[in-house]
Amino acid sequence: MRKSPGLTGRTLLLTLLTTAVSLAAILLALFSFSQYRNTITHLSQQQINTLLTATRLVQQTEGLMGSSALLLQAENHFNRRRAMFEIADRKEWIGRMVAELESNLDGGEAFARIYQVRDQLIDNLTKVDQLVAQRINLRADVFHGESSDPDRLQSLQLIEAEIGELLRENRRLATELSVAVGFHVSAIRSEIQDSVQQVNSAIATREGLLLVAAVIALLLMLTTVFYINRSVVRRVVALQKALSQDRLLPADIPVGGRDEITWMAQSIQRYVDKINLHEARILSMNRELEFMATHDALTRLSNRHQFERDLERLERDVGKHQVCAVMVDIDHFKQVNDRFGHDAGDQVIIGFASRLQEALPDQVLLARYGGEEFAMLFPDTPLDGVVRHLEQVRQQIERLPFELGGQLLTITASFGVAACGVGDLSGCMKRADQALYQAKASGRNRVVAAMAECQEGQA
Ligand SMILES: Nc1nc2c(ncn2[C@@H]2O[C@H](COP(=O)(O)OP(=O)(O)OP(=O)(O)O)[C@@H](O)[C@H]2O)c(=O)[nH]1
Repeated sequence: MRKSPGLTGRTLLLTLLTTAVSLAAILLALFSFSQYRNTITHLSQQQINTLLTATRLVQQTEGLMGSSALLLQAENHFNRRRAMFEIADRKEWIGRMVAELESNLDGGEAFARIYQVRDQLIDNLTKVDQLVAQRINLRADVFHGESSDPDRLQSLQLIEAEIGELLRENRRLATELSVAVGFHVSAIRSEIQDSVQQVNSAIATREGLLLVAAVIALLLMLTTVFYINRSVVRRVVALQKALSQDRLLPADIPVGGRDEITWMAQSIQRYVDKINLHEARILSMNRELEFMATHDALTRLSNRHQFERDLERLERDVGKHQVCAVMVDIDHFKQVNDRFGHDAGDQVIIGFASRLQEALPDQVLLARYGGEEFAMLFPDTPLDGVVRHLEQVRQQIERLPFELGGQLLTITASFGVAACGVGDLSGCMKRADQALYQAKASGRNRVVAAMAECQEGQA
């Protein structure tokens, strides 16, 4: 037979399941937190840095345009060179930021265009620088009196026009650069939005999973509580109620299922069965002992001890009811033993007791007083009535012989009777015994009533 997992096994399984689901939920929560943290770190460190770089690139481009204005306004070579230093510095910064932006982003063709625009811008500014240098020189010539030269004036106008053209192109290029960078900035923004959306949807999924895990863990815990209540608490209470009964039978003990409590209940059932069996044996032995202590083993009549107890009990009633004591003895019983043997003598004693019992009314107390001697107490019967009744008994015994070993044996018995006074049952018994003695002495096989209160009867 397959061994049942029992209460311990089932409770352990439920606890393990609850722990596993709770652990899974905790791990899922930790994993989600870690993923969320990584995403936030990624956003904050890389993409936000990229955004900053892009913003600074746009600022540098605008600064470059400012430096171009300085270059344009330079009236001497010193200011021109200073503006060019600034432009070179901004060029350097723009180069670095574009490179940084490119390393952070998947540049592609858009970055090639950014590089082109940047180089074009710088080339244009270099050309502007050369044109500004020519303009400064030409203006210096004009200042030194050569202003009337129409060629120089025309050259100045051409240079101004060319510078204007280059600056217009540079503004266009700067706008293009800003737009290209703005394109990347919006790409980064949408990437950030995508990442946030992904994280949000992942978190929403995880939240759902965590909720499911929490519900399962809760259900498992409720199941455990319900299971313990149904399978342990209720059954233990039922068992305790059954055990608190006064008279307990094995069938009263609730047994059901296949677990530790069932095994315990079955053990208690067996134990109760044994106790009940032992109790029944003890009661039977007690009854037997009580019977043996109060009855004669041969005739099964009350013995002398029991008769004396009955005397004590009746002592209280004497006075209210008339009581007569009788002593009976089989005549010449020794001859029966001698002639037929002791066992045959026993049979005669048994038969004699049986005849006495049958011949007496139920309320008469009859006892084997010792040997072949018997005692009686007649309640509620006057002395003359007792004498009459005993006379009939005596005659019946005499009339009906016993069969011993194929031979018929007639036996007779002598009776002594005494009427009892208040509180004098033991004295009354003595007087009955004396009357018996008189019956024996006067020839046996007769009923003699005690002299003081009884009349004598004779067979
Ligand atoms: N078989 C048997 N004999 C018993 C039992 N109890 C006593 N006796 C015998 O009964 C006889 C009684 O004898 P006695 O007291 O001399 O009196 P008796 O022979 O009956 O003569 P009377 O009483 O004088 O008529 C004795 O021999 C006892 O051994 C018994 O339980 N069984």
